[in-house]
Amino acid sequence: MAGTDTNTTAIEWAMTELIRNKGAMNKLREELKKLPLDECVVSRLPYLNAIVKETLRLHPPGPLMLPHRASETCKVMNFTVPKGAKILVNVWAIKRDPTVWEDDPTSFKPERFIGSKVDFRGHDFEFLPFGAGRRMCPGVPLATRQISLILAAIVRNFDWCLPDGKDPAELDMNEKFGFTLQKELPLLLVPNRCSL
Ligand code: HEM
Repeated sequence: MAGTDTNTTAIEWAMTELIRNKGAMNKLREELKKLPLDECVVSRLPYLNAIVKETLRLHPPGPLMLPHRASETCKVMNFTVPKGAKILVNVWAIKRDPTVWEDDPTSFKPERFIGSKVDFRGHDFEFLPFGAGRRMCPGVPLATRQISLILAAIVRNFDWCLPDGKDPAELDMNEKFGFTLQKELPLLLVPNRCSL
């Protein structure tokens, strides 16, 4: 899977959600104001981290993780998984499951991660953007730092808007299913230098 498509997809979805959610964008800009931006600082910013998590929840770049193979026959709930079966875990569906994510699971609400212990380190099975166990993504530290730092830099240094005064509510949110879950129509934004 590795780190180019996955990171850029996450940043594109994060910006898409922020353009549609002005409140979240403003809150993030408040948090970023007057701070020197480096990788140590960004890893300690609660709202930025919540935005990264919420983006990876709603738009996991690896929606089915990577294929695994059952090394032994086993039972999962009422299903028998035979030895040798190829297993795809639909983390996209798990992360939108209303029995797990009770507060409006299809909406972008970074606040759900504020004060929450749910993390992407592979221990919270309702939230597995990087998988879990022995074959979990080894790129987590790099990916999370890169996404946070790039997102913080572009939000802090520019005001972003849609071209031709387009209404953010009309933004196309369709996903293009593939190895990574990209936006079907690439996000096109206009930057204006800002004075934060
Ligand atoms: C947002 C960014 C990323 C996401 C969402 C992501 C997600 C994933 C997922 C879901 C898997 C499969 C885990 C499993 O099936 O159990 C995986 C595997 C992997 N990822 Fe990432 N990844 C990201 C960034 C990166 C980066 C930056 C690197 C390297 C610099 C990387 C390197 C790898 C490698 C080598 C594997 C295969 C591990 C194995 O099979 O043992 N990933 N990633």
